[in-house]
Amino acid sequence: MHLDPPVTMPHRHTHSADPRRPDGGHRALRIGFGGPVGSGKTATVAALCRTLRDRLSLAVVTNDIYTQEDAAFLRREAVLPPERITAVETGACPHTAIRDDISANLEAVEHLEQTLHPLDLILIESGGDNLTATFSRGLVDTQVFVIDVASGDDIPRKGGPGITTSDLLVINKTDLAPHVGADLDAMRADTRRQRKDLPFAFTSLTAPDGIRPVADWVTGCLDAWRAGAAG
Ligand SMILES: Nc1nc2c(ncn2[C@@H]2O[C@H](COP(=O)(O)OP(=O)(O)OP(=O)(O)O)[C@@H](O)[C@H]2O)c(=O)[nH]1
Repeated sequence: MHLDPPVTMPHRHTHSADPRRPDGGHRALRIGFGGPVGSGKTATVAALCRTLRDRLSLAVVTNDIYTQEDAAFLRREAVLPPERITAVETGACPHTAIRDDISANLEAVEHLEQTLHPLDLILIESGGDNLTATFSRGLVDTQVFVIDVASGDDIPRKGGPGITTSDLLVINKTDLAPHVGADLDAMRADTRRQRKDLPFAFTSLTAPDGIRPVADWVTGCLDAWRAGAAG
């Protein structure tokens, strides 16, 4: 597993909102996780929580259309104490709630900030959507797009904003590549072509510590965020 290009610093860490809280403290870094249905967004968020929870103060917001299944899964797996996991039922296309009308998500994030202060990191998981779904920069500071090799090795070639402009692209389920005949070299070449110098990572969450490249990227983002917030 490696980050490609081998850097952990975010390339475009856009400080969309003032990191200072009204009380003079600093708010948590907000990271969005989007991508097609079943690509591994919840598994990625769960693995990040398990890896980072001992050294960071974390919270999660999940988005489902009609249910709270992702939040229920994270609570059942006890990746964080239940009060740190909030579900938003979008009731409509997932991208609406993360891009067009972000009010329910903003309310959830702000409630977590107030009740769990101080928080280092809030992970916001979108419902599964298509390749055009991206987060509003008014909701998240940086965003990760998760695709998987089993849904077709031509997905990076197809492009779309999640593939081309996300701050980190995760290409998950590499363990399934031999079973579905996915060509990882072709995916890597297409990804490089689409993303230029933006980072991406191949992951298998079934492997021990398979989340490592994403966890390293997240902590790099947090360091940059803190340096910016301190300035
Ligand atoms: N083999 C394999 N399976 C994985 C991997 N990551 C996730 N999965 C499985 O893929 C399925 C879907 O994963 P989720 O994390 O629920 O996917 P999601 O993107 O959150 O799905 P939605 O919320 O429905 O959009 C689950 O059965 C996971 O256990 C992986 O790296 N390898």
